[in-house]
Amino acid sequence: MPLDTVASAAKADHGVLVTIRDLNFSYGERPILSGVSLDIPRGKLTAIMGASGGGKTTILRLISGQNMPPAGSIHFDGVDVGVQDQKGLYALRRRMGMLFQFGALFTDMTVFENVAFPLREHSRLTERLLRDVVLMKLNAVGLRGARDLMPGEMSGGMARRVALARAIALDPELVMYDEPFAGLDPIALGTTARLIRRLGDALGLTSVLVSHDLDITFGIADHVVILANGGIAVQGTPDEVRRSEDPLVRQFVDGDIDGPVRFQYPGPSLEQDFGPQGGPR
Ligand SMILES: Nc1ncnc2c1ncn2[C@@H]1O[C@H](COP(=O)(O)OP(=O)(O)OP(=O)(O)O)[C@@H](O)[C@H]1O
Repeated sequence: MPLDTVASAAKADHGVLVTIRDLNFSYGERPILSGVSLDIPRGKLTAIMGASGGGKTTILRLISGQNMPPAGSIHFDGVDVGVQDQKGLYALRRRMGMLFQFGALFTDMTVFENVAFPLREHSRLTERLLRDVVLMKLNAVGLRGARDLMPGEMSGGMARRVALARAIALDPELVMYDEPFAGLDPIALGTTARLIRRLGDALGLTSVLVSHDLDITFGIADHVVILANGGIAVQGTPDEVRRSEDPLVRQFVDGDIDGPVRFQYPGPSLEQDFGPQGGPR
């Protein structure tokens, strides 16, 4: 570890794994996040929720250094993500497991080889040890017996569990899940949610989960952050967030189609489009 990394890591807060301060981020001219400050507690499950396009995935990409913040800072275990070179980012990312939209498995590899992949890339384990680690990870997600299956032979829920085993193959401290429940039937959804919670507890992981599924997410999260209009509308325990009277939060929690966050994409008024003077477009 470089000396400056050691020095900054020494200042790390033991209760907080990721510290975000005054973060701004835009895609081109379009502001996405402005002045976001957030602490992600160690060993807990933090859910980031909010309207579509609100910048939830962008926060995950910023934490992992896939995007760099033009203003503000992100520290992972005391290490400033925004000043790392490629080598530093690579070292940081080894400490993070990422399941972005439950990243596709390699379809031409068995379940075993999918989970072995990061270990073969990033470690020098003997074949014997590698086998034990892969089978332990598969056991943790209940799929030790499915080691020889090909991804095409599995249900969507099973494939996600394999992706989860792969994400924890290198024993990360942080696991980030982007929409882990999308497209699952209710049974697979419940299994996946309980697994995320159980694995986090068993392995002492810090988990960050982006999800639209309010009931299931509130059921497993320790800490909920609701993003709206580029900032944090409210954060707290699921119960605290449910009780919030902030209209933005109410719209989200009650599932109202319209409210402070508009249903209609900004554009010409109804009168302009359909009134007597309405143009062809
Ligand atoms: N690479 C990109 N270039 C330009 N705009 C982008 C890019 N990636 C995302 N955006 C836009 O930035 C906004 C925030 O995106 P982001 O994916 O962070 O939102 P989100 O809250 O995760 O949304 P969703 O819940 O729909 O997945 C969206 O409007 C999106 O269209």
